[in-house]
Amino acid sequence: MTFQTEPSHKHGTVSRSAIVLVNLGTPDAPTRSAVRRYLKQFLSDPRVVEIPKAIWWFILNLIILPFRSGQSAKKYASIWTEEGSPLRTYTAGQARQLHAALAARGHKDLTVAMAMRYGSPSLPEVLAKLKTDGCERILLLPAYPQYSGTTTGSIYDAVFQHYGSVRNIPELRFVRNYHDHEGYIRALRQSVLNHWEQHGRPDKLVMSFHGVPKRTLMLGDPYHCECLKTARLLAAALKLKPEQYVVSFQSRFGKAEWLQPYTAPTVIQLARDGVKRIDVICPGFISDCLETLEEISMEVRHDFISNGGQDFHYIPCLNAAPAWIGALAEIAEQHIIGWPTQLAPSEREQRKKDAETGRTAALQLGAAD
Ligand SMILES: C=CC1=C(C)c2cc3[nH]c(cc4nc(cc5[nH]c(cc1n2)c(C)c5CCC(=O)O)C(CCC(=O)O)=C4C)c(C)c3C=C
Ligand SMILES: [Fe+2]
Ligand SMILES: [Fe+2]
Repeated sequence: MTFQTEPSHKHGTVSRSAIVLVNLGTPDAPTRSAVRRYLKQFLSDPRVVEIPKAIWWFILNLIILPFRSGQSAKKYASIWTEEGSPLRTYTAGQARQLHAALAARGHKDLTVAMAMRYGSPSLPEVLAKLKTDGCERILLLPAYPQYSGTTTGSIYDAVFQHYGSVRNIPELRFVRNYHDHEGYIRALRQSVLNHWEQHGRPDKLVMSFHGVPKRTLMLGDPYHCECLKTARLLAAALKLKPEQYVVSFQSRFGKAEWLQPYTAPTVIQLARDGVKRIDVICPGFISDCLETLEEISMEVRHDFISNGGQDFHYIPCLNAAPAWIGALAEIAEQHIIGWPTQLAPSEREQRKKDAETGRTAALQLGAAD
């Protein structure tokens, strides 16, 4: 094992603190080849698919990738915008707004970047850039309110792997979850109430979370439990009676049993039972993406209406909602306690000189400071 040679230390260099908002990732384009590249990296992660490596290699390369890449590319094409993938656009916006919100709270010299676990900008490239910019304290903030080994755990893996060859490792902190954070629940409540103020109330609110294999729950993954707690807290904040809402799990992949009840059959049953209007919210996603804009707002909407439902409303993710950006800032602030986030005037002067002489490049990734 060899460890990288560090750049020579410059006395008087100002050390910085940084936050990295990390989301799942998304293809670079809605094309078969870009989707294939993305799916290959994503689905080769042993945290995501827990099947013995050799067996999975054959299934993935000979069955899944050849068939799914084209199908998924069509779905991505249906939600793609001029700026690109909604997931990446919303995550970049959140990083910029988080930076501004923290600056307004007095953390004027904090770097905020975004990174993707799969695809770009990749975690290793973002972490390497932060080193170049003199960041000696880094908070990793996953875009997942509920912890799962398949998502949050995998971000931890990628971070540990990156620093496995680094000699001078920065101070690292991780946000593990915020499924029951007051600010997150408050932002969800606000988003639902705003929708209801404009469009009236539904007969039933469906809270749909991304699923995981049921086996992971049996093996001790806390994700299911954290989803149910989020749902319970949101229902309480909205003063909903048990018969006014239902919790379900979407995006099942493969033949194995996943967390139940599944969203599509639940919605179909509601329509067949005579429920006229449902509103669907996806509290586990903080930004709209393929799973919400296509699977819920197109496919599940079609399932409900074609089975006798009359009115289907999709309540968008928190995205750039001011209450959510405020909550994100609160969550971040609670984890950077004790870190210097505001430079002394002399240090700021030094940094300005460094930038002028090109010694430290301005951060280009996701959000600049
Ligand atoms: C194969 C197993 C999968 C597990 C386990 C899984 C867990 C999981 N995923 C998210 C969040 C997102 N997933 C997204 C897309 C997506 N997910 C899977 C598979 C698993 N996810 C696939 C194959 C895909 C790609 C699309 C497709 O081909 O169907 C996305 C959207 C990405 C985007 O580009 O918009 C998100 C977000 C969570 C939170 C989670 C476990 C808790
Ligand atoms: Fe997924
Ligand atoms: Fe899906």
